[in-house]
Amino acid sequence: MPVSPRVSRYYDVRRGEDGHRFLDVNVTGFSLLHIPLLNKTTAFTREERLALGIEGLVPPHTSTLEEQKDRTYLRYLEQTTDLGRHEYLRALQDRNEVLFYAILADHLEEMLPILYTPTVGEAVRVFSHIYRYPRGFAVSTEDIGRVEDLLGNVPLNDVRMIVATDSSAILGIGDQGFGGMAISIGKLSLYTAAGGVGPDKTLPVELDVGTDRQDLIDDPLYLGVHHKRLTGSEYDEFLDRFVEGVAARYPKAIIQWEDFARGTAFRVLERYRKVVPSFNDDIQGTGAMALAGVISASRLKGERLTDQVFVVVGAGAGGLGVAMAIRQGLMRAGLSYADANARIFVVDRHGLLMHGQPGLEAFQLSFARSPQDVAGWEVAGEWPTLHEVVVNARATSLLGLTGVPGLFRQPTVEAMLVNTARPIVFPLSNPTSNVEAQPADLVRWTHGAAIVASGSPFADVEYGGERYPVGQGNNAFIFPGLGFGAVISRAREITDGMVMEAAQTLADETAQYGERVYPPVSAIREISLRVAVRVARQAINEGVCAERRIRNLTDAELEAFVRRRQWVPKYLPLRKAADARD
Ligand SMILES: NC(=O)c1ccc[n+]([C@@H]2O[C@H](COP(=O)([O-])OP(=O)(O)OC[C@H]3O[C@@H](n4cnc5c(N)ncnc54)[C@H](O)[C@@H]3O)[C@@H](O)[C@H]2O)c1
Ligand SMILES: O=C(O)C[C@H](O)C(=O)O
Ligand SMILES: [Mn+2]
Repeated sequence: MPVSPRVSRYYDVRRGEDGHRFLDVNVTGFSLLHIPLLNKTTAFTREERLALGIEGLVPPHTSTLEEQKDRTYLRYLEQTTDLGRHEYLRALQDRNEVLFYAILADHLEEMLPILYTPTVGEAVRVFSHIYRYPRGFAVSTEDIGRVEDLLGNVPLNDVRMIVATDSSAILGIGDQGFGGMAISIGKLSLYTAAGGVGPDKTLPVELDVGTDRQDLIDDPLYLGVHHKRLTGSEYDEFLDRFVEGVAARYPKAIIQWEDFARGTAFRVLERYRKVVPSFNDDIQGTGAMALAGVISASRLKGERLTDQVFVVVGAGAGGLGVAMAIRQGLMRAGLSYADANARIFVVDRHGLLMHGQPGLEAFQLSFARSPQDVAGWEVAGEWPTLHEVVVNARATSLLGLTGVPGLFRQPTVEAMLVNTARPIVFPLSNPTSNVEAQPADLVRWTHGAAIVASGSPFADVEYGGERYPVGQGNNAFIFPGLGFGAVISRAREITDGMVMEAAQTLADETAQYGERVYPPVSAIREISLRVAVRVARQAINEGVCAERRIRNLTDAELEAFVRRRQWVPKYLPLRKAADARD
């Protein structure tokens, strides 16, 4: 008799005669206890223990999920460092995924900075030294030729969401070699906790093309391949093989490209975005997040988006993603391409991006200025500096995506007060140590006038007896909903329209939070749901929705459909499958 295709090599989800779901498992005994998606540790019922051959292997008392959460959270609180807390939670995730996500749901605001930015940056750095459990998929230069065989070893059969990095520009901390796997894992934890994608539908990927960090190559404990990065056509071929392999094994999967250096980020995005549904989080997720923030900030100022003049610092993946999204946002608000462009000034390490500048890249060209654009500016050197741009362009909005700590200086921020009563200042670089300015300084320098958001979490600022909110401007408000909406609609492509809709949704949802430019992190699951619903609707409207069941739904029906598909951390009964091997 043919065996049903399992969602995992080890189990399938089925409905019983009573209509309730259960997991039909074909692995029993000690092995079962080592599969985090199946392991309930102390919560197996007596019937499960007997049927699955684990009596005597687990303690006598059957705990409830509530008891397990209490026990585990108390131990969590005893950890003394953020990295220790990160390791503790990750170990839990690798032991019992339902319990991990149940605790995370209860303490989302507290644990996000531990599992995700900023602590994930530390975990990336020391990844080879804290490695424990084989989570995710790693393919290297040694085995890319057999990527399809290797993907065949992944025990999941229905992966829908992949986060893949080549680790060339992790957050603002640069090339991290194999350690970047921790970012893929962290982002996908958010896909489940915030977006609602089932953990068995997610696959973190490390594309190990080597590293240019000699200290890593020289470290005998380093777990990646010990050679320099692939470049040029060899690099492209590596990625081609990977994308082909994914398309063959997981034809319904969406790929999120993460933390690719600016030299490859744009190329990889464009090369594959019409081949497999895919997007670049640092370019598009960040762009949508920043656009939402400046829309909200303009609203708080009682002005329009089109009233602002933007200076974006850092012309890499994040910075240009932000500049492009703001340009699209201005055009949606009625400006022509030329008028939108004229309101956006992009500054990189040489100063204002200008034609003829050394190292100007193709993807930066549309933002480069000509000498006549800056005629009449008071400039000391060859290229206008950040300070000179802010003054001469009369900037009202300053966004940092450089990874350079302390880049926004007091005189420059103060100069914005000449241009506007309420400067918008977003130092968006991560992790915390790489932020372009301390939010407290921005509030102080502007006597409370600045509207501030940072990429990493900062406490609200107390100043002159008042409390000033600091938004967390992180693409975490976009990607879980954007990806989930694409999964739900089985989008054939992630269009610019879908990304813009994600931005508009975040801006619309933020309006309920008064003086805030981003919602509180505690609202991230609700926000992601709204983003997913509107992204799915946009996919339908643009004709890229392959999921027939949602094409004719009303808005309310679509929302209910998405809600029903959100994975929630609770134990399902395990039953031994008819074809299980003892
Ligand atoms: N908040 C968010 O959601 C978010 C999203 C994406 C990226 N980021 C942050 O943005 C930063 C950059 O990331 P990326 O992926 O764009 O990296 P990237 O390497 O692609 O780009 C960084 C750019 O900054 C420029 N730069 C360096 N020093 C500079 C200086 N002194 N003045 C002006 N420009 C300078 C570089 O030349 C480069 O073009 C990182 O810290 C990252 O964490 C934040
Ligand atoms: O990872 C984050 O916190 C956001 C962003 O993708 C980044 O690279 O900084
Ligand atoms: Mn990133």
